[in-house]
Amino acid sequence: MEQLIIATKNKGKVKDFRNLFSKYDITIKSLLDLEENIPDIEETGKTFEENAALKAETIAERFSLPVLADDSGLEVDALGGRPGIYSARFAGLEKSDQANIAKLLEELKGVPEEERTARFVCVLAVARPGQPTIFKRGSCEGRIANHPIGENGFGYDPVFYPNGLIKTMAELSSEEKNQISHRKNAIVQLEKWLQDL
Ligand SMILES: O=c1nc[nH]c2c1ncn2[C@H]1C[C@H](O)[C@@H](COP(=O)(O)OP(=O)(O)OP(=O)(O)O)O1
Ligand SMILES: [Mg+2]
Repeated sequence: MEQLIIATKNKGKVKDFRNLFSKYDITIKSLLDLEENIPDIEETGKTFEENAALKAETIAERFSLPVLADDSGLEVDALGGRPGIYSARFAGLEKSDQANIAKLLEELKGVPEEERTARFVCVLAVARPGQPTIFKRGSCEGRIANHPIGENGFGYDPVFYPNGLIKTMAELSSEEKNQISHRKNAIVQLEKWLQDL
């Protein structure tokens, strides 16, 4: 059984990854499982790829092990693609899901349903000491709700209706979310690499 470090401190992502990785013979460890306290890695990049690489490469160098990082966010068409890479910091640096959702709904006030199209984007970076970093991108298309519904998931899940569903992402079980999510659509592209790990 191989071990892979996931360079994240986001509990919601860790839950998704544990579920998504359960079919592979790989044990995963997040930064929350490590003994030492890893300082936050500043996301100074201008793209999901740059930020995912920053997180994966910083931790891979530190532990001399293969590391997976996830940089993800929500692109809303009526907002010209915002909040995008700034999704976690949309309402400020203290990173509150509730405040981010409130700001999003406020900015979309009065925007009709057919113009509330959006997508979740996930870029995965795999960094290995001495080897080039691999990138895979997945997305999930949908619409922004008028108010939050559902208790599951994290982040913007309560205000995101995946296309074709009448439930928000936060009304889905983790199994259901992980069949259609941006994270799942990125991870399937790593399948060949994961078998060789
Ligand atoms: O499946 C998802 N369901 C709902 N919301 C999501 C999802 N995936 C990303 N998101 C939102 C949350 C956060 O506002 C931003 C990610 O920001 P991002 O910097 O990649 O993650 P983070 O700072 O929470 O954790 P970390 O950098 O330690 O991995 O997009
Ligand atoms: Mg982050």
